[in-house]
This record gives sequence, C-alpha cells and structure tokens, in this order.
Amino acid sequence: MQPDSASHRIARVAAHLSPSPRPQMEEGVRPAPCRAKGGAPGFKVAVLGAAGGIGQPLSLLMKLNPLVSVLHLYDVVNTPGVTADVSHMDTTAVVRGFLGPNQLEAALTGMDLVIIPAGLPRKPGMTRDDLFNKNAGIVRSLCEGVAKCCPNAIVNLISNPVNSTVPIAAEVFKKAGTYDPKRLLGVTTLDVARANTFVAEVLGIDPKDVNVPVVGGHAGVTILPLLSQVHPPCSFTPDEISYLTKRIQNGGTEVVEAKAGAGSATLSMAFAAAKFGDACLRAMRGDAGVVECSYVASAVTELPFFATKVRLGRAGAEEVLPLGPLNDFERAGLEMAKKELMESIQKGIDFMNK
Ligand SMILES: NC(=O)c1ccc[n+]([C@@H]2O[C@H](COP(=O)([O-])OP(=O)(O)OC[C@H]3O[C@@H](n4cnc5c(N)ncnc54)[C@H](O)[C@@H]3O)[C@@H](O)[C@H]2O)c1
Ligand SMILES: O=C(O)C[C@H](O)C(=O)O
Repeated sequence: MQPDSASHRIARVAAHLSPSPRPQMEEGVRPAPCRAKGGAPGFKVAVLGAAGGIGQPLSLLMKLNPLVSVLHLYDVVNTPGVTADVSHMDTTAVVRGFLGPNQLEAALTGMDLVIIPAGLPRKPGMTRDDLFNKNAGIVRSLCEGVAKCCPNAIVNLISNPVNSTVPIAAEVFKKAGTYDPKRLLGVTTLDVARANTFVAEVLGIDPKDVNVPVVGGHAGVTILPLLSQVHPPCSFTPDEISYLTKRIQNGGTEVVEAKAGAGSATLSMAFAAAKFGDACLRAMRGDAGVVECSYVASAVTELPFFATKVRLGRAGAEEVLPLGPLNDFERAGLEMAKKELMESIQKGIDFMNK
C-alpha cells in the first residue's frame, strides 16, 4: 500500500475538520498538516446561539467536557471568531463553527445533544413573557432544523420564556412527526443553583452540600422552591421561608437589574447549562442515578408541562419523579404557579396553531 502522502493527510484532516461547510478561516490560512486519524469517542454537541452572552461561556465549558468529541457552534453572527478562539483550547472536542441559516442544517446533522440559548434577553422592567414575540419564532425555526437534521437528539432549551418555548418546541416536533417527550428538556438548573446558593448562605454551609428541588416553571411565581424537601434535612423560620422563596423567584430579575440594561444572567446560566448538559451526557453514556430538575412533558399535575426532578437516562427524561409531600405554604404556591403556567403553555401551543 502507498504510504499516505502529505497532501493526502492534509486533505483527510481538512475533511475531518469540516465535512460541510468548510470552517471559516482567514484568507490564506490552510488547515494544519497534522496526522489525526479521526475523532475521539464521545458525543456530538451543538450550541445554537453560541456567540451570545450565554453561548460563549457555555461553548467554553462544553469544550472542557471530556464526554464531548465534536462541538458545533451555531449563531447568526460572530461564530467565526468564537469558534477560532474556543478551538485553540487543548481539550479533546473538535470545534466547528456555523454562521447563519444557510449553515444550520450542517450544524445540526449528526448531533446527539442540542443546547439552545438563542434569543433576546430581558432588560429592566420586562417580564420573560415580554420576550415571547421575538423568541418564539427563533425557537420554532431552530427546532424545525432539529426535527429535520437530528430528530433523535436530546434538546436542552434555555431561550425564554421557557414556560412557553418548550411547548412551542413540542408542537414543532409533533408537526414534524419526530416528537418524543423524553428528548425535550427545558433548562431550569439556574433556579436550583440559586436556591442552593441562597439556602447555603442562610444555613452557613457550603452550597455544594445543598440540594433544593425547584419545581413548576421558570418565571416569577411559577418558580417554586420546595424548602420542606431541602437536602440535608433542615427547618426554616417563616421569615427565612418568605425571604428565600422571594429571592429564588426573583433571582433572574436581581441580575437583570444589576446589569442595568446590559442583559440577563449569562455566566451563572452558562455554568448551569453546562452542568445540566453534562448530566444529560452522563445519562446518555449509561450512568445510573442521574437526577436533575427540568421542565418537561409531565403527568405530575394536570398541566402538560411541569418542572420536577427527572431521572435522566440514555433516551433523555426517562422518569418524571413526583412532587413529594408539600406543606401548606408550598401547596398555595403550587396553585399560583399552575394558574400562570397554564396560560404560558397555552400561549406557546396557540403560537404554533394559529
Ligand atoms: N433558562 C434560563 O434559566 C435562562 C437563563 C438566562 C437567560 N435565558 C435566556 O437565554 C436567552 C439568551 O440569553 P443571552 O444573554 O445569551 O442573550 P444574547 O443576546 O447575549 O445572546 C443570544 C444569541 O442568540 C443569537 N441568535 C438570535 N437569533 C438567532 C437565531 N435565529 N439562531 C441562532 N442564534 C440566534 C444572537 O445572535 C445572540 O448571539 C434569552 O432568551 C434569555 O432570556 C434563560
Ligand atoms: O431573568 C431572566 O430574564 C433570565 C433568566 O431567565 C434567569 O432566570 O436569569
């Protein structure tokens, strides 16, 4: 057999780096003459909205994840720069950038996990629902791409208003005939991270030792921390319960106001999304006992979507866990959460059926 010539090796590496389309490179920059034989085993992950406030640090964190072999970064702006930057990190994942709707299909083809932080963030004075008109269409078009190019991928949806965008995504997949409720997960991990942080502050312990289930949805009163189920078991005074519940429900607004017009939570959200994405990947690998809160299709209440603890597995949300025992304060909170959630869910469904 003829030994591989240098030009063959370069062509092979170039093909490995970019089956289609070619990565964005500066004029005259050629692919490196390296001798790689192919990708490492692992999962293929796409970040849609990768050049944004969440997308950039999330891309960095996913590039650090040893379970990721291929990382596709898609946005409608600035992906060449973000991709060049992230791709120089000497970790395993091969990074490819994709820019604009013409490259969406290439970005999505073959993906195992698609993480979506695309869309507008809030400014002070806005509710998450005020983002609906802009973000509903963005989520719809990206999910149409998922249905077409990687219908078996697990989707982690971050774009707000999550209470409505998850129902929109479900409707897109139903229309395409690809809907599997297990594979569509709304990301509420930041609510849990905030709850763990604020509870740990009150208790004077390390947040890493705290686990607060946060159920319902991801906006205002729909964010329902179950302080009666905190791990490690502990009790709170009525004042502490009132303070913690308000602070957890208001965590996003606290950041929006502190950023004073420059956006909403990006760094803590990237951390939370990377944590949730890692949990999904570990479960997809076959790890047992991976449990996270997530906003999913659910029969826990009469609503079609609801966030609770979910057992993750190879196929996604394999088991939606029950609420567990609630106290009177939490039962009252649940009724308020359900009322607002129902309207947000219906708004998402109506958007897709008008
Ligand atoms: N689920 C949560 O807990 C949570 C937390 C924080 C923020 N968010 C939401 O995440 C979203 C993104 O926030 P951000 O701070 O990163 O905003 P950002 O404006 O900094 O970034 C959004 C990115 O999406 C891109 N984008 C817009 N349209 C697109 C399209 N059609 N396809 C691909 N990319 C597109 C933009 O170009 C931009 O780079 C917002 O809707 C925000 O409310 C959710
Ligand atoms: O508050 C926002 O608008 C962003 C996000 O939903 C958050 O909780 O930080």
